[in-house]
Amino acid sequence: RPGRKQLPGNIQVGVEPSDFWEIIGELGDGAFGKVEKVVNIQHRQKFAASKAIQVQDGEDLEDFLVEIEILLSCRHENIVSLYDCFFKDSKLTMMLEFCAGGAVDAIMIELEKPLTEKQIAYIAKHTIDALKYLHETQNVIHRDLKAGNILLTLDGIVKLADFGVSAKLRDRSEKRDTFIGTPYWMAPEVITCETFKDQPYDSKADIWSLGITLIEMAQMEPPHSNVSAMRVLIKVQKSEPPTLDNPSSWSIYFSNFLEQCLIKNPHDRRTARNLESHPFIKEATDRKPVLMLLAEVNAEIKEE
Ligand SMILES: COc1ccc(Nc2ncnc(-c3cccnc3Nc3cc(NC(=O)c4cccc(C(F)(F)F)c4)ccc3C)n2)cc1
Repeated sequence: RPGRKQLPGNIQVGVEPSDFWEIIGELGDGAFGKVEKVVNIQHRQKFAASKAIQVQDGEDLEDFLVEIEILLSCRHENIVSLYDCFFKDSKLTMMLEFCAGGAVDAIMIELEKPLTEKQIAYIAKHTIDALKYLHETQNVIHRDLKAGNILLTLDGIVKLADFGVSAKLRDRSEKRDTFIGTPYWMAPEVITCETFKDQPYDSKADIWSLGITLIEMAQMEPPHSNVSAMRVLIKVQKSEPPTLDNPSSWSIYFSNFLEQCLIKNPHDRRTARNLESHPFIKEATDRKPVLMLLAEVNAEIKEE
């Protein structure tokens, strides 16, 4: 077939995943299809999250190859890593490192409370590291940053993921015009149709979503969550940048950091590299607050 994409070398074609990985549970059955928890048969302390996709025809494969290319090229402590990839009987299976703490939004739902400022600052610091790496070395825009795409390992390591698979390589401009991402976290320029064409948005869109994600971790919901998804597109456009509901409950550093992320004009908005020297981030080195959070949520799960 013309332009038939060559599979990346790391995909094991014609190999049966169950020869190497054993299913030990289910992680989710949502938009992304079925995802299972698997253990490596040779190394039984190695766990993975396994996503199998039935590939109908060529172009679907093409889309999934973008995800595989991004994951295979990313080598960073704060980005989920791809262990294995199989393609057999037109089924594509991806084995991703398993992050036992789960996603940050699920943790807040489980504990029925938002995160503390120290927990938010620590997660922000490592998310910025991941974004800087994606933007500067991988030329990738995440485009769907939110607490639901930030995972934690049991030893409190932050892992950036993308369950909606909206992350795209920056120079795939023909792809960029597709309307994607979750509206509540979407940067104003991404929503504005007029700039959509002539000034396609760039990695600054992730910085806006980072600001929205920090508010989400502080208040359990992103701003405008009481408004329907369609109406929020207009609301984000028309409104002043969002702020914390009760600024007096938080430090000036936190509010100021949010102001730097939530600047409506992307050209005036900071970059990930620029933000990592902000005092709110620089001082967030302590992993203990997040280890406490994981202990709380594990205690909760044991109780059930
Ligand atoms: C319900 O409780 C839990 C507890 C633990 C976990 N842990 C966990 N750990 C690792 N992955 C997952 C996961 C859950 C549901 C769906 N997919 C998951 N991981 C996954 C992610 C991906 N892709 C990405 O994360 C991805 C895709 C494109 C770009 C990027 C990024 F830009 F971040 F590099 C990341 C591919 C395949 C899989 C199986 N879940 C999940 C739910």
